[in-house]
Amino acid sequence: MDLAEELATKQRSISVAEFFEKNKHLLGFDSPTRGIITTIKEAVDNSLDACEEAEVLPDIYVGIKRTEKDVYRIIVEDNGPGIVPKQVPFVFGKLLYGSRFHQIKQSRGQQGIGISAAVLYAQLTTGIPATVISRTGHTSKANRFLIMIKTEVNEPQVLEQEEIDWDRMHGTRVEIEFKSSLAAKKRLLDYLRYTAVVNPHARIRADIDGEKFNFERGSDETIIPPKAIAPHPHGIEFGTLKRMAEASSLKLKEFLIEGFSRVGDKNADEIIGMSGLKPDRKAQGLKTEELKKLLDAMQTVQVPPPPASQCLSPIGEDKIVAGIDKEFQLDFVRSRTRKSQVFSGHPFIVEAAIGYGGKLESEGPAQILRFANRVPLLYQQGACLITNAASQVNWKAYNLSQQGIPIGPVLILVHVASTNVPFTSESKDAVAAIPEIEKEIILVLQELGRELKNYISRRDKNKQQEERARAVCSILPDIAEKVADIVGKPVPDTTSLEAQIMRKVVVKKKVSNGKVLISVNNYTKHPASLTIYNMSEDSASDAKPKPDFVDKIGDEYNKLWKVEISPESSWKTEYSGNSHGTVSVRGVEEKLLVVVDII
Ligand SMILES: Nc1ncnc2c1ncn2[C@@H]1O[C@H](COP(=O)(O)OP(=O)(O)OP(=O)(O)O)[C@@H](O)[C@H]1O
Repeated sequence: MDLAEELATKQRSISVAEFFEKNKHLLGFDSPTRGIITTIKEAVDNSLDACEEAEVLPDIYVGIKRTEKDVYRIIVEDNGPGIVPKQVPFVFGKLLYGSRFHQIKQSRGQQGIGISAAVLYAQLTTGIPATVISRTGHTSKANRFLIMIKTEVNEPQVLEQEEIDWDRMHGTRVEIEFKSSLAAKKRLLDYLRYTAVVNPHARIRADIDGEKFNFERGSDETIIPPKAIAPHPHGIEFGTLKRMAEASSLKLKEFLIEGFSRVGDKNADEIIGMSGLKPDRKAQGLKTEELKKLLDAMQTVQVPPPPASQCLSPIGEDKIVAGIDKEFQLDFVRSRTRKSQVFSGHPFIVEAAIGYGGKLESEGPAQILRFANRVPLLYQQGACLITNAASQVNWKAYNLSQQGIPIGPVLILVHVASTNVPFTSESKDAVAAIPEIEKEIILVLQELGRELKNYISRRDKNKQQEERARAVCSILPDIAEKVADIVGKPVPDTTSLEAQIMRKVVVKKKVSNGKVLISVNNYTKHPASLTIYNMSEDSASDAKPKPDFVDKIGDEYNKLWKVEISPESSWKTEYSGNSHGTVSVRGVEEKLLVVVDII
């Protein structure tokens, strides 16, 4: 037989499920250990996306249970809007089925592969179907499904479906069982922790083979869900334009205005004029050559950038700082959200934070936290644009040593938010090298680097001053004693002088002529807040200042005064009674508590 004919007998189409069954590494299932993280990541991403769309504060449960020697059951449950029963088999049992692929807006999920790939991986390694429970909030019961994927045709197979009672009013629970190990537990915890940092509105509880972890909310504000926008004329490609034109019944001008973002009356006329096409032509039926001319004109005519504020949802400077403060306790944190920019017609925003000190390792390389559309990126750090851009910054200019990335107790967080995050592969591990994004990352890190430099030099200066002051103070009492001896006078009290040198606040209480005199000297460079409490209602043992004490008694009844004392100034008062009338001076003196805070 002729070879071509022989080959022809073997040629057949491959279903996408078969393809990914063989190429599971492309979807982040390259090893059993990684499989567990990928599955949780995909399911949690879906939960967060769904809650965001429904504008509810996410309450997510993640469970991992070992069921056999090397088999683990992974459970992810959310309080999102749920999935209508008709759709459940497709969401979990068909690859490339999802709601986000055709929408131009920031979302964690894009391709409609994520969770079905996990179902595929489970049936490949254990043959166990996925269990899905979902309730939409309109129904009194939830639906429970057992689902598998018919790989040869990439279609769902429902093994069981029943109505059940479920204590969640709405939401989705998925259980997937596959061969794995908990070798990557640390990375998994990192994933959950970093997810909590950039989603401070989410509450995540986890039970990892019996060990419980809680990531509480840092904010009770729901995120305003990003809205989908039409494609931008500068970001459109020939194939998409052709498909859109063929599906349209509009005339060219309306087609441009309605089909694309930021195209108005004026620039639609300009595009049509430049393309040389007649304005009364319909979009449908344009020939290939005509479409090419139209595309050229669309990409040449000036059109304002896409409306990023609608379709993107950056985390925001305050929330990033709050998220970092919640999960890492550092000495310094600053964050910046840049203005939106565009690459190939896709809007994007870069935001970043820099943290310093605290419990960060002081010797090793900086810790880099990479995020894309609020999802932590855990693998392929070296191949990611974020790492690369961070290495291009001249950190030495900000007093940090560097080997590519900075060395020392530094934390760098970078978040890229876009309607189309350019990942290097379907497993969404690393951001691809797009010059426009690279430039924004470098700029934001330089800006934060300058702030860190200011902080470090201020801190070093303060430390130096303090050391000098301490040295002077240590010899002051000796000098006072010697001078007193020489001039034959009593040894003076040097405490005020020491306080002045050490830049402290000095409070003095004195009883004289039936009155309590309180004087305060603020030698610091910051305002000091002084609160005086009347302790006469409390027992004597309670009247000792303890760290938690001030809050406990800080009601209006006990509070006598609160004053602010400006930097490097003093304040005096005298006191002779309380709100009940006159009390014995000695008694009052013992029961006046003076608390000073440097603001
Ligand atoms: N927990 C959930 N609650 C509500 N809808 C969900 C949930 N999980 C998945 N979905 C729906 O199922 C679709 C498919 O999910 P899937 O994880 O396969 O892909 P995706 O998240 O859209 O994209 P990607 O492949 O990039 O992760 C989603 O687009 C969403 O509409």
